[in-house]
Amino acid sequence: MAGLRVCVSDFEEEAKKVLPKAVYDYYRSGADEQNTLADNVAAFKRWLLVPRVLRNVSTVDLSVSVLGQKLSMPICVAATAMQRMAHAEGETATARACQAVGTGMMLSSWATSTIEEVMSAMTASLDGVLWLQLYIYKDRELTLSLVRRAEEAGYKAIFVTVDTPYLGRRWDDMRNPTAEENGNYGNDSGLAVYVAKAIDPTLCWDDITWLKKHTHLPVIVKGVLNGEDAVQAVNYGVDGILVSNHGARQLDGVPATIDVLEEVVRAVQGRCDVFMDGGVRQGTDVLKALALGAKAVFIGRPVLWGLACQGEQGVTEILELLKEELHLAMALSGNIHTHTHTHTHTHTRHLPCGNTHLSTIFLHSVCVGCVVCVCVCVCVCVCRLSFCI
Ligand SMILES: Cc1cc2nc3c(=O)[nH]c(=O)nc-3n(C[C@H](O)[C@H](O)[C@H](O)COP(=O)(O)O)c2cc1C
Ligand SMILES: CCCCCCC(=O)C(=O)O
Repeated sequence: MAGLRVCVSDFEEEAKKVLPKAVYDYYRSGADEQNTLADNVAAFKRWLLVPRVLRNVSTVDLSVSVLGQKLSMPICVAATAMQRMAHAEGETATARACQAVGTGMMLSSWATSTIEEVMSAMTASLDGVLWLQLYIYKDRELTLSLVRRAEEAGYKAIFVTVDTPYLGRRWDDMRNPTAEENGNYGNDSGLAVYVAKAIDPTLCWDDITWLKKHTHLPVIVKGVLNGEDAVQAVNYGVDGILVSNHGARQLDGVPATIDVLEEVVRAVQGRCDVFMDGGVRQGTDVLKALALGAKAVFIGRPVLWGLACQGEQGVTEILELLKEELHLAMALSGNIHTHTHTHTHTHTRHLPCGNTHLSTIFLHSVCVGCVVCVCVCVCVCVCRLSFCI
């Protein structure tokens, strides 16, 4: 029987029990030693919220406009491959949950439901926002056929993934039995071989121009981690940047996404919207990302845990949970609009323990240096004391 689910990790615990081990491992794991996987979550905890008070927070408006679409909150669903391994209804259940909550879903190029199926799973009379995540294949006609199908089906944007010229090494997946042996789910070695065969590793900035030439939809680059690439992206005319390390599944040892968000926002100087994903597990994480200049965040694994627990209802619960947490975090920090935290606000980062003034929110960046400094000071004092005595 399902236990009480009050936070994202409760869903993960339950999902772990119901999913076949190889599927859970595939969803959960990161690349190599998984240092970045842990840091994506841990890094949020190094940023502290310093609330403002007496600001009449009786009404909090979480709505936001993302790529021209009004959403009920700045929390959207990131592309995750093969959702039918989590639940029989897979991506169609996720799409319905997003529609129910009023947010947008990015469909993976490697979904287990078709572009058209996912669109028609949603209630026609209600607004629903779908975006297509695109891998650029060696076969450019195949790539463009996906774009055309997305346009025809009514998708609203293309998120082109730029961090996967090859698949990262995910040790758990490599150790687990292959799909061929088990018959019903993917294996990373198999997947890595497929990616090496199918995805175009020659991809470069000119391909962004090529893609933009072939679609009227907004193009967002998914997988930027520094200011230089962000400026390149703007120069190549993208409509948005998704700061992402692919859920730490590609190159281990890269920074946590929340730690590079501010650099990207500063480099972009308001010329396009900046989004982030990676490690978002609580409403306070979302608030921190907004305060650092993200227009909205995307979540990957939490959706898979919701889906595994209870299909559409489980995903709805995950989205509602994060929404409720964000609502409370906004009120408790003295904020009533998400759109007051725009990247156009000037902000500075004071290290090691200064305030970062972002719109109406203050953030403290806690650096490991502080802890070390305090320890050293205490040790020095104690030593001096004992010498004096
Ligand atoms: C199981 C799984 C499958 C994924 N599949 C894709 C994919 O098909 N395309 C893509 O661009 N990103 C993919 N991603 C990365 C996500 O879009 C997103 O960047 C990441 O999951 C965000 O981090 P989080 O899981 O910590 O929220 C996948 C991530 C996971 C965990
Ligand atoms: C062309 C197939 C790529 C599937 C990779 C799925 C993915 O991105 C992942 O992180 O796993």
